[in-house]
Amino acid sequence: MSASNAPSLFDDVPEPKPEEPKAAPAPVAAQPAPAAAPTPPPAPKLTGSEPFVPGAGYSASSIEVLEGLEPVRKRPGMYIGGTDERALHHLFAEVLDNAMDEAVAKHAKLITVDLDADGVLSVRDDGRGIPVDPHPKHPGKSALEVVMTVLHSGGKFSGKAYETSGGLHGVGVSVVNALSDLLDVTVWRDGFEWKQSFSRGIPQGPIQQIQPSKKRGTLIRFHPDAEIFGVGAAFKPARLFRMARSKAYLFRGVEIKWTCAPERITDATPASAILHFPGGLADALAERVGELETVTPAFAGRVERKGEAGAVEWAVTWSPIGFGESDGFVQSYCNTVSTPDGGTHEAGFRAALVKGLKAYGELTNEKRAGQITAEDVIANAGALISVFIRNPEFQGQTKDRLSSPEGARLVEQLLRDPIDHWLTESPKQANTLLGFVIDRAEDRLRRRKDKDVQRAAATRKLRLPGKLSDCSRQSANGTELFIVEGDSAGGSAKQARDRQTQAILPLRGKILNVASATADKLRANVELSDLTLALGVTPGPRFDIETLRYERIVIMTDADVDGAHIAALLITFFYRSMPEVIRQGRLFMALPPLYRISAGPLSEYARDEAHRDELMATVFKGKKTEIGRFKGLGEMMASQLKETTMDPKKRTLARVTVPDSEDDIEDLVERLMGKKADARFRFIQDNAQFAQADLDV
Ligand SMILES: Nc1ncnc2c1ncn2[C@@H]1O[C@H](COP(=O)(O)OP(=O)(O)OP(=O)(O)O)[C@@H](O)[C@H]1O
Ligand SMILES: [Mg+2]
Ligand SMILES: [Mg+2]
Repeated sequence: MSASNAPSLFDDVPEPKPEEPKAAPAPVAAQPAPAAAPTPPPAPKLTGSEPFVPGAGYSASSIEVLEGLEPVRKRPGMYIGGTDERALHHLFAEVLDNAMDEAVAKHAKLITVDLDADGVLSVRDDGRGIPVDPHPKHPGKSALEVVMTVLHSGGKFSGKAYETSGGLHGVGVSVVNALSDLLDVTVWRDGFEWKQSFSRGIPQGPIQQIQPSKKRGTLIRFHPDAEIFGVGAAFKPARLFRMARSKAYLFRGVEIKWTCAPERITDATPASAILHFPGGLADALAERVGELETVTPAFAGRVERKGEAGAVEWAVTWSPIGFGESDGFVQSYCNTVSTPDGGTHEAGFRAALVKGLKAYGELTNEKRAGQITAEDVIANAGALISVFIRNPEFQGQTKDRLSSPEGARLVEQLLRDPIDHWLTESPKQANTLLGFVIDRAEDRLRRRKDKDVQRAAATRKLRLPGKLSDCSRQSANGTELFIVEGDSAGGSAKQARDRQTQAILPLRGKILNVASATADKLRANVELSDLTLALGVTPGPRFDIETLRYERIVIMTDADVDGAHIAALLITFFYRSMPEVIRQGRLFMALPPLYRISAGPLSEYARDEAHRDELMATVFKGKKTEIGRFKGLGEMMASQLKETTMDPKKRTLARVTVPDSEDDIEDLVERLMGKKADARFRFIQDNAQFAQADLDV
């Protein structure tokens, strides 16, 4: 997890970027080097804005070597991650990091940060001061000028001048210099005050000895260049303040004095403050957590490695309801540099917590502790971790992520004992925490299971034929699939159905005569494969009634010869490839009426001729009747279809049953599928044996 999604009171959190227009690209060489400069490096050129000449030669002369600070101005993204507001504030981070390195090395105690009315930012420390003596390798230049104008120059490569530093590339302050239209450095050291000024990385004159002084330290005053950051881009006091404050939390040995011109402040940021936190990260976490209910009191501490450089400080607690806008957060730092994208130190911290809790689970015989993962431990945790290591390795100059493997090793190793002690010394608290984390793990496992079920349902749905109008009920209980002859009848059935429990599958045209088709042909038949897909079964020997997606299957065809033929083919198909469906009594035939008889307001439907005659002799006896004959299902209005054939409360279904002996079945299939179509028709009409009238609930 990274801190970047957890809003924080005290860290460098990106703020929405204001919609400010960027400055137009500078005209080429618009800034001639001032005449006063003794050794003026070439003015940085924005050659990228030169016109593109199609077909111009590409040769050795096309290959440029950028000199001095040119690459920084040309490609700021590589050094400060862009030119947006976050990048702008990164300038402050670089300068503050250097002052902080002096403090952590125990050479400085006080850092002052000031944003003046003109938007010029000053950072001063009372450390050793940047060396000002002539540099042995750069004749005629002071070390200070080298540091400010040469990339990869610095005192943090060897580990002699600094033990654990946030600086390591020798790039930071030179980048700030390159991207500032004004930068003044004042150094107090060797009994004097020294000063040198720069603009866009170019010295405005040699270093000057101003006056004798007993002070020590470095002051950097700078103003970001509008050519790079856009006109109107300005430091946000609130953001600077947060960054300064988080630094103070990270090192107890420093005091940061903050001042800001009141006219620059638009929110509750104080105009002045002394930032000094002897309680370190524990205090920072306490402030962040405030009144929130936590699972246990915070677990916090600091351990230093014996014999060699290396330390870790941490503070963590758990909140069942999350921390404001997020369930949890982890903010990590290496050598006081914020690492919003985490890295090895965060990984080590998570691993240490999981191992500690699992070990405690084993100790207390809590078997369920075995299933917890780092995710379960960290999801509802609010954690701050700060490590100090020698020669850290970061991703890029903005140092958003720590990549030294050392980070994980150090944290795991140094945290092992403190975690064990913390858990075992207060079992009540430890049990509460372990229980809380186990709950998270069980939640996670349950969610995964639910997801699997949903996924299975989704893939099943995916494989359903497109023309199936499925019912909404997920389980088979109480559901029916109507296999309907033709699209128009399918349309009426769709309107007439109960969406929750009744599904409609229209069949187009004739299905294959299954009695004589080969297995391959059966599989290739689209209508039949759609049918088996809809049913959710595999026909044949691997048929499993448990996977049948509906409780009942209802064949609904027209009451004519074609309809009878289709019904017979379907029944045969079921009988041949999934007889279990019939054996369990789950296959039915709908009995749509053939006639509608009415006399005035009175009307009745008749299934067949016999039924019609019966009704005429009883209900309609002596009445002047009107008799209509339905030519097909498609002719019926949806409401009629519902009332007569589909509505479970009113309809009659015929259950298809298996005759008593195998011989009978063969005979029946023969008769059903044989050549004589009218024999078949009559057979079905009579419902003899094979299809038995069966009142349905
Ligand atoms: N406030 C300061 N006090 C003392 N020395 C400083 C200060 N700021 C910079 N320096 C010196 O200048 C050098 C160059 O600083 P710069 O920020 O360019 O690089 P760095 O800090 O070494 O590495 P990084 O590029 O990671 O910041 C430092 O290594 C240090 O020797
Ligand atoms: Mg630096
Ligand atoms: Mg440098």
